[in-house]
Amino acid sequence: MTTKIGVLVMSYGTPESLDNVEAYYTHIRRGNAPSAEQLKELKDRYEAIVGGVFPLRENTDRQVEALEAKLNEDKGGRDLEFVCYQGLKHARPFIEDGVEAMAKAGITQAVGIVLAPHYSVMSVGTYIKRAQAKAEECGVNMSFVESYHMHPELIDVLSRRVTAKMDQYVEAGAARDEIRVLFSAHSLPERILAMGDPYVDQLMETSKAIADKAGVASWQFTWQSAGRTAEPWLGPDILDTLRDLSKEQVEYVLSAPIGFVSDHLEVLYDLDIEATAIAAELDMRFTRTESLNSDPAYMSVLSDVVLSQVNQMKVTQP
Ligand SMILES: CC1=C(CCC(=O)O)c2cc3nc(cc4[nH]c(cc5[nH]c(cc1n2)c(C)c5CCC(=O)O)c(CCC(=O)O)c4C)C(CCC(=O)O)=C3C
Ligand SMILES: [Fe+2]
Repeated sequence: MTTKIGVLVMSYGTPESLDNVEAYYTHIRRGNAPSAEQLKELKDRYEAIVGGVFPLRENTDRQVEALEAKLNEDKGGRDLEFVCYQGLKHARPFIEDGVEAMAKAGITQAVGIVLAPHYSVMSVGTYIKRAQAKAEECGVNMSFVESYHMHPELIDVLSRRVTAKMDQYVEAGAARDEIRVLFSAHSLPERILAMGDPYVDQLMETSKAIADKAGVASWQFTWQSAGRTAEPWLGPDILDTLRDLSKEQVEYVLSAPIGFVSDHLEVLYDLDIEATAIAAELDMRFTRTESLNSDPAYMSVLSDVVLSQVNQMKVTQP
């Protein structure tokens, strides 16, 4: 009999509709409702990027569907069937809903993976903690992929993304070595540094590997999308970095948001609208690498790391 392996594919989650932004924001804030002003500010940002469907919802749906197909193609001759379930951090279906759905379908063995390549206790760590707790409650034996930030195929596809945009700048008249590549990721509170968190090191490793592979002469790492809270967040922020680069007379800026895998608010608003406007004010050229979304190369990375995890599990036949 074919053994079913559940795959919990976890992602941040996005509101279901504009009316749902308040509930979503309240969930992110651990049950504390935002002020009217904070809510309006977030709604305005979503309104600027949402054309009917929230892009992250569509992208996550496609990624999960494509990964399931890829896993069943890559499993080889083994008598396994992979069934993917979505588990979202701040929206329905929540992480716990995904685990419960697997258990209800009779699945007892599962792998969890987050649609974010870099590990932090404050990001991937909390996804895993919630999934693990629910899995124990439901009697599902689960193991997790923690990070895949140096997977060779990931470095490859991201390097190709960087090269493609550098080529466009060169065609537009830039000298290749004067293009400044800005790798970025979601900022986190500075206190992760004192916790020995691997997030920063992993991001630097990915950035360096891509820069080497793509032959980038001039690059730096910067943070983006810091939360609006009282505590200090990791910096420098990309908007400040752009102001500094303008003083250095840098003319061509290529943003490579390697901490994200989908088009969503942080990319479509924070980079495409906000950073783009600042760069225009500063009279600099600004563009960004395309997001991975459901690119087959990204699906191949995910499939490979999930299959490696399965190989380490003791898969019991029913
Ligand atoms: C590390 C990290 C990632 C990357 C890894 C991963 O993907 O997990 C990420 C991704 C995302 N963050 C997102 C949205 C938001 N994040 C917020 C707030 C926060 N993010 C945090 C961290 C991260 N966030 C943190 C520590 C906070 C403070 C509150 C808290 O301690 O939890 C807020 C509140 C308002 C604001 O501060 O802007 C929003 C709306 C969306 C969805 C976009 C869409 O819907 O299109 C995505 C993919
Ligand atoms: Fe966030």
